[in-house]
Amino acid sequence: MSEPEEELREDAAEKKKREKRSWRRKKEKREQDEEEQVEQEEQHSEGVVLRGIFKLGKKSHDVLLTRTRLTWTPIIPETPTAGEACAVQPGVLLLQDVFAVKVKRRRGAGQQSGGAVLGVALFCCRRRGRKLEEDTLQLHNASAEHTHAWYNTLSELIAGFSSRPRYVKVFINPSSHKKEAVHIYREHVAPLFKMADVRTDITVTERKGHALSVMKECKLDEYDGVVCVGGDGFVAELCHALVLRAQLDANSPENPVKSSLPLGIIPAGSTDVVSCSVHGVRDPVTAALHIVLGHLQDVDMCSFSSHDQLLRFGFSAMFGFGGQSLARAEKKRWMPSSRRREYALVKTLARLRPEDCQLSFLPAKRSTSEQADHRDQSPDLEAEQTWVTKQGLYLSISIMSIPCLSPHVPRGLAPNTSLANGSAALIAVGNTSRSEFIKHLKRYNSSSGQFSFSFVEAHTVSAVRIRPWSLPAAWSEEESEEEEEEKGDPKTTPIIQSEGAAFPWNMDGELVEIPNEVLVRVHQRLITLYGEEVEEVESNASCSCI
Ligand SMILES: Nc1ncnc2c1ncn2[C@@H]1O[C@H](COP(=O)(O)OP(=O)(O)OP(=O)(O)O)[C@@H](O)[C@H]1O
Repeated sequence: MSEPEEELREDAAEKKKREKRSWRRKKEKREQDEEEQVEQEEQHSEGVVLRGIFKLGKKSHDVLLTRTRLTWTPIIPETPTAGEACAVQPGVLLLQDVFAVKVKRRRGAGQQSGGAVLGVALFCCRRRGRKLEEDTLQLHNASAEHTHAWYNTLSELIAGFSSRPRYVKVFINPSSHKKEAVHIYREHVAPLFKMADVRTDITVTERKGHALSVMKECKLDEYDGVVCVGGDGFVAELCHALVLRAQLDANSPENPVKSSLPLGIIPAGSTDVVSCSVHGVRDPVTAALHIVLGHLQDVDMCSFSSHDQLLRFGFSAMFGFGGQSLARAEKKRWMPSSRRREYALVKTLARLRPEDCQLSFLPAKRSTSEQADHRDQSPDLEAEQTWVTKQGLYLSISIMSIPCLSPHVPRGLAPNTSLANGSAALIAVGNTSRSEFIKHLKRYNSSSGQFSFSFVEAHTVSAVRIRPWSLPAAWSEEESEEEEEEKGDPKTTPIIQSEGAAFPWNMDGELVEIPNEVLVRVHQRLITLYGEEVEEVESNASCSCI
């Protein structure tokens, strides 16, 4: 190779290196610019929107407002002798926990409007365990201009939380449990809704099915959510109504359709398992605060059908012991509810009787992450799974798409399922002695071990079919005999005739009598409830009757 050729080649190699270095530098610069841009955006979103001096209690504080939080630090020293100001800690309040802002004024007795400005009050929620409690942060500053600037900015930021409802349809069941639903609403919920500027359209129901008929006809698009005040039966009626209405609106007779409106549940029943499962505590204030703060939780539901006829949508169904016990309780409606339930439980245990049936189920195979990609059960995926069929005597069969937490069963009747995993817990209790069955029931009160019996099966399923073999008439006849035996004083004991030949089912606390097979299908995230996923209910209540 000649010298000039070699030089040329070296030049080309050098040029290539230079180009590579320059390309690398440019790449690094570009990456640095991108990082700076992200940082700037982050700073902007967390940037200080307002800064000012307010008194919190008796001490002056430097208060900063960003788009997401309010922080305050004591100003030290406020006076040369204010050494103790150091003891005052800086504080923080997330705007996601604030549901109302008001201008505070000095007003004389009976004065309705006007008055000297005192500052801003922020109404917020504080967590105490599972409970949400109302709290207020007072920021004192006598300048009207300063206060209004803060009030306007805070109101604007809070209005930015899009999941918070502005107008809700409220249903109250005045006959729930101790007939306290109207009082609970007025006392604990209405003041919070008023404070948070949530407008309401209230229906106090007059009969069973009233809420369903209103829901079928009312103009739903006016509302941001629906609220029900009552027990589990009423909750189930409204969940069923919301899904049915969505299905009718979408003209989809075959497939269930997710309701676009979330449901808020104010517990006013005797057990309130749905409320406990999304709030972790049975407390109307916690429930109302979840609503005003717009905490949304998707929840799985089941469809219950018999011979292709939809019976209802709901969360849980119990066949055998659970159904028989509820049927006995319903016949003693005149008794106070807790006595009625204890009576029915003890009586059903005394007359413990298995059902002869065919139990088929479709195991839920997919993992939770896979399920999140497939919101509903498609027929193709289902075809890949195979039905498992068993035949035998069962004391109790329960299917639950939510954990069914309650103060009596803090970890739930179905601790092996969660709110939105697209599957249900199937718990089948085979025939055994009364004492073994009672041992199994008692384990629900403690934290675990209820499934570690040879006669108990627990499966995670996406569908269940139950076909009773014995004639339903057997159940009715036995009940008639029982009624005869129990007829004491005819003045105080109503005579209730056994009706039709059907098996009693407990569907979300409601008695449903079905003469033949029942098919249960799980539908992932079919409804949105105001609340959150919880693992355990705060409670020390225990069931005393067994
Ligand atoms: N005004 C009414 N009178 C009678 N029943 C009603 C009325 N309004 C609603 N209902 C029906 O009462 C049934 C039971 O309601 P709910 O679950 O609120 O009370 P509960 O059975 O006492 O509570 P729990 O199941 O927790 O003991 C529901 O099916 C509901 O449709």
